[in-house]
Parts: sequence; C-alpha cells; structure tokens
Amino acid sequence: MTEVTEVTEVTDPLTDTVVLPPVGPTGDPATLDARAVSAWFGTHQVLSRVSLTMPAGRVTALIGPSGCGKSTFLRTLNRMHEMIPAARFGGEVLFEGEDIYDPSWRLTDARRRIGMVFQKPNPFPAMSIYDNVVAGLRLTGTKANRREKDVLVEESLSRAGLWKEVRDRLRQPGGALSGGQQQRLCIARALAVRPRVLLMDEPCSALDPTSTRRVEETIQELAGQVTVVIVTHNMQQANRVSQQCAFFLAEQGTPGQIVEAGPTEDIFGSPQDRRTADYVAGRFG
Ligand SMILES: Nc1ncnc2c1ncn2[C@@H]1O[C@H](COP(=O)(O)OP(=O)(O)OP(=O)(O)O)[C@@H](O)[C@H]1O
Repeated sequence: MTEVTEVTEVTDPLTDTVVLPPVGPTGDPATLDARAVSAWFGTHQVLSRVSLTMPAGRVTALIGPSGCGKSTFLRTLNRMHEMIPAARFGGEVLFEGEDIYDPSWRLTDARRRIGMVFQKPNPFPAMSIYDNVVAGLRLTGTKANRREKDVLVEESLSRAGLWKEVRDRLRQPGGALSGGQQQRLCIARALAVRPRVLLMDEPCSALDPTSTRRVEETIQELAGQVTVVIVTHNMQQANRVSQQCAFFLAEQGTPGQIVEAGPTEDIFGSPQDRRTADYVAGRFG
C-alpha cells in the first residue's frame, strides 16, 4: 500500500483555478456518507431515502438488477445527477463530514475530489496518451506547470497500471490503445487531479475477460490510496474487488432502495435477506 499524505490545494484568485501542491503526495482517501438520498427524473422517483457509508480507502460495490437505481445513486455522489434535465435530488452526501450539495461547494470541487470512470472507455481518440491524462486537469480547472504535468502523467499512468506499457509512446494517440488499455487511460485521466474518491460505473462491461482482470487488478492496487465505489453486474467481480457491498432493489415499480449492505463476505456468504440470497445466487436479475 502506498503511503499517502494530505494534499493542500491553493486556489489562484486571479484565474479561480486550483493550483496543485508540489508533486509528491496523492491525498488521503475520503469517507463518503450518503444520507437519505432520493432522486427523481421529472415526477418519476427512482431512489427513496438511500443511506450508505462508503469508508475511506475501501472498495464498495453497488449490485442489483437492472433499473434499480445504482447508476443514478453513483451520479448523485459527485453531482453528475444534476446535469440531467428535469433531474431532482434530495438528501445529503457528506465528504469527510461536509455536504457536497452545500452552496459553499462548487461543482468543480465535487468533480475534482470525487472522480468518475464510465462504462465505455472514452479517451479523446486523436489526442496523445500524455495529453489525455493531462486533460483531466483541464476538465476540473486545475493548473500545473510542465514539470508537474510530466510527474503527474507518470504518477497517474503508474497508479492506473499502464505506465510500463505506454512509457515509450506517450505521444501516440489514445485511440490506438486496446479497449482495456483505453479504460486504464481513462482511470489515469481521472487520477490526474488526485481525487480522494473514484466512482466507477460498470468499468469492465465493454472489456474482454483478460482486460477485465487487468482493470480489476488496478482497482485492487488503488484500494487504500483512494476510496472506490463501483457499480457492477458481475457478481464474481463484486466478490473479487470489494470489501463492502450494497444490494439495491426497486420492487414492483417502487423507487430503488438498499435491501442489505455489509462486508462482501457476508453479502455473498451469509446474506440476511432472502432477496439478497436469491440475487447473489443468480435466481433473479
Ligand atoms: N436520464 C434519464 N432520464 C429519465 N429516466 C432515467 C434516466 N436515467 C435513468 N432513468 C431511469 O431511472 C431508473 C434507474 O436507472 P439506473 O440507470 O440508475 O438503474 P441501474 O440500476 O443503474 O440500471 P442498469 O443496471 O441497467 O444500469 C430507471 O427506471 C431508468 O429508466
């Protein structure tokens, strides 16, 4: 496990961009605490008062049948949900005790501290591998000089498990990499701003089994350095990569809720609720 220390960010008052501290520390993983989170699309309520603590430096897997609100819940954790027209939100998401929906939090604060990786690898295909990683800084309004960028690119690609494969071709386009490498490039891009939480929405569903295992190894390597919350339909994957699991269900048209959450070994080995037992055994969903 990598030793990590607190990052002190400085905002440049002239440009309102965040200047990264001298390269070196990667920042402590943070605890996220969702409290009574509800979500709507128009009048359609898809989550009802969902509460879940996602402990610092641990991997939490969100599992459950299609349409039960896992991805929506994930998007409420870094304020992506509010980007969708007609989307509404209720509740609190505490980041180390601070509500990210408090007016004192800017959207860019949430995005920088809580990064996201999507289902389909989405690097900028014509942009170089180096520039793809650096793009993570621009997307969140983070400033770094050339030397800091060089160090960040190596640091982020190393943490994403890709450095050794691409170190000699950083100027080649990101689109020339394999699907699995592209997904690890997207992980590196997300890590470039040194988030303290990383959200992953089915990050392996577009990948072949070998690439999937490689991304899973990366997630396991990141555990301890960053808090990970991952949505997955793959029960073996949830079992392999997570320490904690939350089982979501939306029964008969009702909004999604958590039926059961706890240590992964308990959810799979001795679930308390019959519906959890049926789901993890593959009897529905
Ligand atoms: N942009 C949107 N506009 C309207 N309704 C949406 C939107 N996104 C999701 N929904 C609805 O919200 C509900 C929850 O969807 P969500 O994608 O969060 O579930 P999920 O558990 O992640 O599903 P899956 O496992 O299939 O990805 C579904 O009824 C879905 O149709």
